[in-house]
Amino acid sequence: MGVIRFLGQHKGAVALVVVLLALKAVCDLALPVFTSQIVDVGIAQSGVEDVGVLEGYRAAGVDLLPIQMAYLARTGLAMLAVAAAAMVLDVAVSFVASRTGAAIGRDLRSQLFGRIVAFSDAEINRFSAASLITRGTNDVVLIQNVCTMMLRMVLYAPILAIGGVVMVMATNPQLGWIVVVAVAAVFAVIAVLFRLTLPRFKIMQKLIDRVNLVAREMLTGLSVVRAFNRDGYEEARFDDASRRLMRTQLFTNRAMAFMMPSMMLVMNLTSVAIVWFGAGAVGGGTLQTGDLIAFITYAMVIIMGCLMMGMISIMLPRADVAAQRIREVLACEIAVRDPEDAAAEGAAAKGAANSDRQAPGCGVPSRADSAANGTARWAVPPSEDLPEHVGAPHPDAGGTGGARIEFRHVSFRYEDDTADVLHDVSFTAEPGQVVAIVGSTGSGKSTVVKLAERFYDVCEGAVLVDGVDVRAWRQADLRANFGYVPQKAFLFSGTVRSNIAYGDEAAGEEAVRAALAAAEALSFVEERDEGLDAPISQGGANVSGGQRQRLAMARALVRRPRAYLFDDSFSALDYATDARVRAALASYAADATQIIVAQRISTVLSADRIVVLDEGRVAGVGTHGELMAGCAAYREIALSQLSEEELAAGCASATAADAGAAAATETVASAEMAATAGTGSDATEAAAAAEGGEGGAR
Ligand SMILES: Nc1ncnc2c1ncn2[C@@H]1O[C@H](COP(=O)(O)OP(=O)(O)OP(=O)(O)O)[C@@H](O)[C@H]1O
Repeated sequence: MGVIRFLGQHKGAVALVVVLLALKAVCDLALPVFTSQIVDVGIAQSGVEDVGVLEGYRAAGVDLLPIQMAYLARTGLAMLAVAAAAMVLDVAVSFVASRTGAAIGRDLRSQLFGRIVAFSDAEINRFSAASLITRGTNDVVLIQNVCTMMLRMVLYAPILAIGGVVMVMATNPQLGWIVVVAVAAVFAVIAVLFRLTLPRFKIMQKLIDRVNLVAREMLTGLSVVRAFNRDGYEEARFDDASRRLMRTQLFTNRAMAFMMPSMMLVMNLTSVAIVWFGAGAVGGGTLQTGDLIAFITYAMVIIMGCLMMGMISIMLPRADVAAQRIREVLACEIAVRDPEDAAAEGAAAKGAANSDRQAPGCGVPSRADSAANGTARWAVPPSEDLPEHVGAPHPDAGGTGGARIEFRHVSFRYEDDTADVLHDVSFTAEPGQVVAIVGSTGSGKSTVVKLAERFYDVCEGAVLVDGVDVRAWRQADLRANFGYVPQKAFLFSGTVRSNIAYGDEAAGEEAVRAALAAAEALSFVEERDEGLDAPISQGGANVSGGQRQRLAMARALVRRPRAYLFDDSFSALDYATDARVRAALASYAADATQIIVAQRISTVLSADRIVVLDEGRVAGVGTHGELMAGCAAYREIALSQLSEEELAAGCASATAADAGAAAATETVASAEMAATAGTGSDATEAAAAAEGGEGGAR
């Protein structure tokens, strides 16, 4: 049983609970003995009369009342002490059980979170975010509660039941058959309930998943729901999911509601039977009244023990479904993994984040090896030799230049897809180059960027960074080289500062401002009263799409990585801002490699190299001029956006773009510096001038 395995990880607590419960059982089973003595000796005085001692006392002129009262007081106090001890033990058991249950919940949550964080996009898609949330919350709470109950009840029930049977046999074995019949009736009721409710309990978790999924989808797309007046439809969809859950819960709750009355009936019938058959024994002098009362109590104890076991046996399968769902996540094979020896070579990979300009022995991947097999190993450098800004070099920071990113005959298909979305894609982005990827929607541009980041593994061919197959890198070290700006910019709840520092925790105020300035985000941040401490709500919902995109860019820029991956990041910007940001990048990220996925031809005109994708195949690679002359697919895209004249001008200016960009760059650089110094108006003017300088390339 999965749940029991979780308890197995807390053997100390389980052992302690067993000891405490055994002591509590002794106390609980001792109480009826006291009751019996009080009735037989203290009240009925039958024990005394039986042996004829009473006459003896009377003949001796001894008043028995004080003796009786003293006996009652002594026994009553002893009974109170035992009851108090049982209560203390009960509190202690509850405390240890709750602590253990909470610890199990905490461990499961942290294991789940650790696992989910390591998931690639493929695993997230396979489980769905809603289901992962249910598993991490609802399922964990269910297991936590069942573990607590198991500690409190499951261990206690057998101790109590066995103790009860022993006491029943010691009291009056002749009436034992009544208890046997009662226990059989209890198990019959439980078996019927088990059969009825178990299948429903099993689907309950899936129905909760469904409710979460619909609610999540509706809340995420609330504006679309409203814009298309689909409130009614969504309400009906949610209502359907919610009603199905409610129906299942009602069924199980109704079935369970039968349990207590049925048990009470069994208990009361048992009491009646014991009194009925026991009365004869009392009359016949073979059973004392107190023993009869004790017998009834022990019979109830046994039935309660069986009832507890029955309840747990109904709850356990449901918790087991939850445990199974959690195990599925924990045991899920992660498609994108670090190489086997990554732990040992972690430091090496860190060093490998620095390019081939490093001295030998500083984690430089062996070019010879990598060229030979595409999955090279690299030398292990002593970790103290690593520069502080690993994977994020910049000339100002004593960096080591851009990364070399190569796609070598890459083919790829998403899980469950029947066809490849990329076919035999090959191109190289040399250190310091700007490589643009253009193509129609769905041609595979974003997929290229995701493969470079190794969010997925290629199906054929290889993606190499610095000549090393990305599958041979430790993922963290590989990604330390990249500044990634996703297509859908996402910000975390916090402040502007916390979001930018997400890219580099060590970044100081100046670095944050410089990154914001380069991403053309400083001016609107400074317009806010709180400046860098302006609040950002979850997902960046309280800033505009363009502002969100620029903040996401600044987050990538502040890392000062060796390569930037802009996944369609410029299309959310207006033309002027687009031009200014690219001009700023020319200075800010001079040595870094840039891969820019773009929809707008104007964004890519001055790129060193443009890769044209057409239905997942490379239709051409070259500069704007070369592609206009020799790539029909590119010409088609270009002509759909710009006129022949604009393109001709663009073609001419693209060759001269370097000069223009350089001029723009200088101006933007001064804009950046001015912005950093806090002179917003200077920055704006300078940036406007920069835009003019860049204009020719558009
Ligand atoms: N997670 C996924 N699972 C399955 N198929 C996917 C997934 N993501 C993308 N695809 C498919 O892969 C193909 C390429 O998608 P991709 O996002 O790379 O295109 P794109 O060129 O970036 O498109 P766009 O310009 O519209 O952003 C598309 O046909 C898309 O339907």
